[in-house]
Amino acid sequence: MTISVADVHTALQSLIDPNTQKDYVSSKAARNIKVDGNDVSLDIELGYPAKTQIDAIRTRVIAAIKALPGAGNVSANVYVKIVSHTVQRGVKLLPGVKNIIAVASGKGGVGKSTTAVNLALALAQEGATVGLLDADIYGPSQPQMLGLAGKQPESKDGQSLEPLEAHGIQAMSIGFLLEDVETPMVWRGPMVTQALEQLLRDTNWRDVDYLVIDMPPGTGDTQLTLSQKVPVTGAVVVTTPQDIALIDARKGLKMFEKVGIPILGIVENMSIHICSKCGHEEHIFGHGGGEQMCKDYDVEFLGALPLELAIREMADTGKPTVVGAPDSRPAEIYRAIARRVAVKIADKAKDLTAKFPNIVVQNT
Ligand SMILES: Nc1ncnc2c1ncn2[C@@H]1O[C@H](COP(=O)(O)OP(=O)(O)OP(=O)(O)O)[C@@H](O)[C@H]1O
Repeated sequence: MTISVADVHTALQSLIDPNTQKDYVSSKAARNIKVDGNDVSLDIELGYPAKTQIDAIRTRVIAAIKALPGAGNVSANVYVKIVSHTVQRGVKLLPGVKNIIAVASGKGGVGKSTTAVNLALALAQEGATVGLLDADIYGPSQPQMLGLAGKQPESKDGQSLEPLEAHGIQAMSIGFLLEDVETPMVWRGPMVTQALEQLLRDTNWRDVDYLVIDMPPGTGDTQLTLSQKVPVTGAVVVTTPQDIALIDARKGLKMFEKVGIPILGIVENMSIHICSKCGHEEHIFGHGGGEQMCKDYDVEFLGALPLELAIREMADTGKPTVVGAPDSRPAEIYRAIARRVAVKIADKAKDLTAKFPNIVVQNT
């Protein structure tokens, strides 16, 4: 029995990608299928970074095709290609940056910066080129979380800035440019947005697949103006389960909706407390609020992080959980969130092109 391309399609249609939840034919990931006698070769193009999963995906694809009666040698080249996606209308794109993810929160102190840095590091761990812009002008904490406190960015031409690097990601923060991060900044709104836009655009981002922006907390004028001026692909809203945080997170959702930025999903931080001594789990701040909000607003619940002493300790010492304890459960949760975010971004382009009307020119 000889094998046909249609047989290969059938085999691939029965395989669901663990991240997109789609099969490799309908998602158009399978390409270049070549059948030579009973030998098969093909490419699988993933639109999201998946370094830790490529081997497993390749093994499953090969096994599915090898199961076809009479199959000979099978080779699958699984690779990642991250492309640029659309942003709000009329906003200028950023050279050297393919996609921007804004990490925001309705109120301060919910763990937005901790989530942003771990999300950035998790995307990098999955093989993406990542940048992190600390736009939290009222409390720039990324220099400390990345172990870069006291360092200053260089400028080669006296005009633009080279991002600093830590744990394999590029980073820029207003904190690098301030003499004393302890003193609160007394800036008016327009000054803040202007400074941040400049910091964003005057940094020489180098071929970044995802630029994660740690936004200033809240939903005031500054945040709104930033959301209108920065070319954002999608936003992640961080909340804790308390009612008061959830009310503010809803305001965050509405703000992004207003300026036409899609919500990639919600992260619930400090979801449960796990006692570091006995392992007992407790819902200190309430239970199920984040998930309920996602249902009400039809947005995705990206994941929940526990309130854990180690998460704070590692962030404080410049080695956030994803790099400080890569095998821990929270690191796994951050990576799963990162993959969900990347898959949602990859899906976005397809959604848009699918909506594009077919234009047929008729010669009469
Ligand atoms: N899941 C967690 N478990 C334990 N501590 C956490 C967790 N998430 C964040 N923290 C700690 O809580 C504090 C506030 O977190 P973070 O700075 O990320 O919040 P934020 O929302 O960015 O705050 P701000 O609005 O002030 O910028 C930090 O000390 C951080 O280490």
